[in-house]
Amino acid sequence: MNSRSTELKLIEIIKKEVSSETPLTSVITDIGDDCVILRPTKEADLVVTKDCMVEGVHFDLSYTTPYFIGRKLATSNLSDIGAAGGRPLWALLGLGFRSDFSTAFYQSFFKGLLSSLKREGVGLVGGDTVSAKERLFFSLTLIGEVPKGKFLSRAKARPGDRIFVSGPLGDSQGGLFLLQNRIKPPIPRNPLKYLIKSHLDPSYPMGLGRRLLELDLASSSIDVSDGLSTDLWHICERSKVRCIIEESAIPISRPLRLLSKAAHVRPLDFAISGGEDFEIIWTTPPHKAQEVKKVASKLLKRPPYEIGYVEEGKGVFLKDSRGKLREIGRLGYEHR
Ligand SMILES: Nc1ncnc2c1ncn2[C@@H]1O[C@H](COP(=O)(O)OP(=O)(O)OP(=O)(O)O)[C@@H](O)[C@H]1O
Ligand SMILES: Cc1ncc(C[n+]2csc(CCOP(=O)(O)O)c2C)c(N)n1
Ligand SMILES: [Mg+2]
Repeated sequence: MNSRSTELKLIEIIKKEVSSETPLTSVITDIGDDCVILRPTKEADLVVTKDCMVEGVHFDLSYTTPYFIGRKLATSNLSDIGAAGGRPLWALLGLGFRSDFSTAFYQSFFKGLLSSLKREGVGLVGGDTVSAKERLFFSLTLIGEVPKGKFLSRAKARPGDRIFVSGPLGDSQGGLFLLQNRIKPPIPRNPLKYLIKSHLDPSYPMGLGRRLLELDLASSSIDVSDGLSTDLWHICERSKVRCIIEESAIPISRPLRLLSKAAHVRPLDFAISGGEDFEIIWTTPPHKAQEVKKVASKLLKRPPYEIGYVEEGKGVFLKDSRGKLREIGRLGYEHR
């Protein structure tokens, strides 16, 4: 199995892996034709997203594995569908492979990808496989459904709404900091492992966006892929509002606090500008705030964090303990 990779060898692997993993509901043809025929349900709209991952930009093979790359590719897409309130159904993979890597490498990638897709009942129904020469390139398209005429958008936050986030922020960036700087700060093993896992194999609040949509509890939502400041900025721009975040309410995990202290980096910097947390940020009208806390707590098995509120105006602002406002702008990740 340790041979160089070619298109046909990889497609054979895909067919084999997929036939053992893919649930075939509403898939009329299987892998092997020019196209796949899919049958959406009648009372639904389709919700579609795509995320790419490039070697050296989204991952570095000196510290991650093909299995985790596959899982994270699925997670970043499942997180987008979740933030829209969708139920994911089908995936299409664009695979730009390196032929100098063995077929075992790709086998492991598919195991990872399919393990995450399977958890949500998503079938890998097609794609395209090409040589990418020097750098691996992956592109996953995910298709799902939302109830007809309903979805969670970035554009409907209103003044007065409360802002919530589903989990702690900055852990992924903390893990990346450890991996890239190859440092072993004097903090216990478990917090270190937690931060590294948050980067290599992040979790996401599965089913939360869908629940908020079904119960009509969110006015807007977005997943945290670029970092709190940039992702909230998207809500502000599209909703034409401003967001005020209480600095002390931003959730920061204990492992991240330990790392921040040891590495002399402010934890807030990781949380505001670090990305790839895959938590959901959402807004809820004030009269539904109690209910949304109850519903989210039940689903997440811990309470969500209320971090601020929406006002008329423009921009993202941090409010310190004395009530002073500071505009933070887009400090998150931007490809350049
Ligand atoms: N190459 C492209 N062609 C067409 N539309 C694009 C392209 N790149 C981005 N878009 C669209 O621009 C919008 C913003 O994209 P963005 O990548 O910020 O969203 P996202 O998928 O949530 O981000 P992330 O990649 O961080 O998860 C989306 O509607 C997306 O579909
Ligand atoms: C080697 C390496 N360097 C930097 C990063 C950090 N990083 C890359 S893309 C991104 C934002 C989301 O991307 P996108 O908008 O493409 O979904 C972040 C925070 C990483 N993961 N690996
Ligand atoms: Mg997104």
